[in-house]
Amino acid sequence: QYLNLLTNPGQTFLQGVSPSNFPVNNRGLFPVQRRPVNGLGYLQALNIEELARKLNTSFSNPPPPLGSAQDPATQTCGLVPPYCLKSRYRTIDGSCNNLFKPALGTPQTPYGRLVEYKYGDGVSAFPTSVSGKDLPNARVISSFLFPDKNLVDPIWNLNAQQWGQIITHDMSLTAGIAQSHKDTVTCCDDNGQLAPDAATNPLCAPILFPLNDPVHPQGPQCINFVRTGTTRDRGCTPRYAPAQPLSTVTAYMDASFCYGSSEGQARPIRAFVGGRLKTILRGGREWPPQDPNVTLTCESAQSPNEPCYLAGDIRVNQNPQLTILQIIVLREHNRIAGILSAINPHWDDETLYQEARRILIAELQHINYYEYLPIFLGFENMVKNKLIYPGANGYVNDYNPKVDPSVLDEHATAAFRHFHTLIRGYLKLVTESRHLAGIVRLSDWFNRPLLIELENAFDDLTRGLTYQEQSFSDQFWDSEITQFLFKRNNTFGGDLRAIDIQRGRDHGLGSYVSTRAACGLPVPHTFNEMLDFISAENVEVLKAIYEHPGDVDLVVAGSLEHNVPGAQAGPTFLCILTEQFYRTRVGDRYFYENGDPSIAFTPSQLETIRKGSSIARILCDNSDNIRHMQPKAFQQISSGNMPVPCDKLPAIDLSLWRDFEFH
Ligand code: HEM
Ligand SMILES: [Ca+2]
Repeated sequence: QYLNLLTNPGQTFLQGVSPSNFPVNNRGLFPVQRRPVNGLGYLQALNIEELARKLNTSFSNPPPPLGSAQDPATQTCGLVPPYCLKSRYRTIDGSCNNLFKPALGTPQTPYGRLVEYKYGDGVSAFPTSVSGKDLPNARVISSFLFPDKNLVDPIWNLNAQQWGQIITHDMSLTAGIAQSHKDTVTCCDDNGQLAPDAATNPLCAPILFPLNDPVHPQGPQCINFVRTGTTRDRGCTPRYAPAQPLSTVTAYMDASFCYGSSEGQARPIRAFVGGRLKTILRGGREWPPQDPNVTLTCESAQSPNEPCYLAGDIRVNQNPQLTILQIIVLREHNRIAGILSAINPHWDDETLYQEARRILIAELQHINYYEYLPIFLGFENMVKNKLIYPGANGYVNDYNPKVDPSVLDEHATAAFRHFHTLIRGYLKLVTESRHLAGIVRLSDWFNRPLLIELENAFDDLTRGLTYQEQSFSDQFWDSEITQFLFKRNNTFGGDLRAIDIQRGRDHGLGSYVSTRAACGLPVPHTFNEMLDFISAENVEVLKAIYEHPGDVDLVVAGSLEHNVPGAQAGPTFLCILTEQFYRTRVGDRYFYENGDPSIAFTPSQLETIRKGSSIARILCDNSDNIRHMQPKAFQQISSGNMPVPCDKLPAIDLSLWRDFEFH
């Protein structure tokens, strides 16, 4: 059952389909495999020098010897062993999901691309204006175009916002960036002062506050900003090729935020009994294990004994609502493992772990595609573009190994970050009778999960998620994240919008104009031609800030577009999001609806996953003591969506996993 892809690349194994006669992607939004230079991501080479010779090039830095101490799984240039075991279960790092290109979607490989890299020097420098001058300051753009105005969504609740972050953390994480606790590189210190080597350290691109900053006129000089690790830093890019930013988690929707993206992350959080993930019991409730390095991971903790969790994703402690959802998912795994173990007492720990993991991933994929994504991408848009098959009976066999499941940089660094706009700065705590029990300020609780273990806070915050409105999807951003991000004990903090803009430049994202072109949308040649999607008022500001229409950042203008009716983003971001979630589904051999007999659920198991998976039920089953929940738990409570007793909500029938062959 071993497949040697290196010596026998044309070997067929997917029911008579060979690489040359794969069905072509006929969806039409984009031809598949559009990403340009793809690093070494999926070249199955054993030897990097031999590869260099083949490519007739040299490498900017000598690569670390494969298998050496400097070459833990983190520095493999996307090279993976050439053998793939065709397993019923996903690997932890996503390798061998694609049997032809086993490294696709694995950690430490580049983000995908729709548009060519745009670097100032063609290789890695920050992009400049068409005129050669610097682009406008990211903080200035944030202040002018993304102010705070608390307009709330009339339908969707904060749980919809928060679940988006869970999906994000499943799909990508910029290499070398902490994204929650303090970065290891200081380009701008805790007091907002530039580090002495900020100008010379190639990893530094601090965001400067202008002298007349509206909020901090005499305050800090800068916000720390460390550049993302790239193929170039790792010696994996030919000398004159553009640096490709790397992502460090599996791109697949495989709950890697819960299980980890490498064996090194997965093992310490497994219990190795009963298929369970490790938990600590406190106050009769299950919590994730303690992170051994509290002072680094939870820098806001006041003592090393405060809760600070270890999970599959390093961002787990970043904000209380995120941590709650991580814990809900972790408990769901253990709940499933417990039931499987009761009905199949002969299954060993490994089988229980893998089977529970497989069911949990299916459940999350179902919730993501049928409950969450239609809110943001639009139900009809998703049906039209074959992202979902509502009412499908039986398998949906649209897996296509030619579709690249990598997360597009345009998605992770621009389009999906637009949903930072949904964040609310104050979080409600709500009782079982849906009365307000309290309110907490977000910036007081970054990286400090202590809050959720206090009294009833876990349940009260969870009800708050489903009770409170999310912010409207627009250009207004909450000042908790534009003035006080990770403020710690300071009076000021970072600006997430400015960071998003800076990150887009750091990654050399194509411009707004080029991305519209790639999406097949009308290409604006002047500022006024942007009026088709952006209001006159905003176009005036763009004109005032940018020198040239071709300079306009995708991150910025994409977020200014009017929402497409039925969706929560404008046409350019919607194009990117649609393309991404098409790839994430069709490029995943293990997608839960796939009928490939070596991995498929039985028809009745698939049916119960479809009928019994819901965000409402998961919250009910894994909170401490929540007894009622509205059936549509991404929607606010309304006359058509009143809370019902938890046991009235549909559930997955796990008895269908009883192993009859053995009995
Ligand atoms: C309170 C909630 C949130 C906070 C504090 C937060 C904060 C952050 C921070 C600090 C980063 C890294 C910035 C950088 O250095 O480049 C980030 C990245 C990102 N965020 Fe959020 N975020 C939140 C919620 C969300 C939500 C709701 C979504 C989407 C629905 C989202 C989508 C993303 C994406 C796609 C990235 C890039 C991931 C990557 O590839 O590394 N975030 N966020
Ligand atoms: Ca993943």
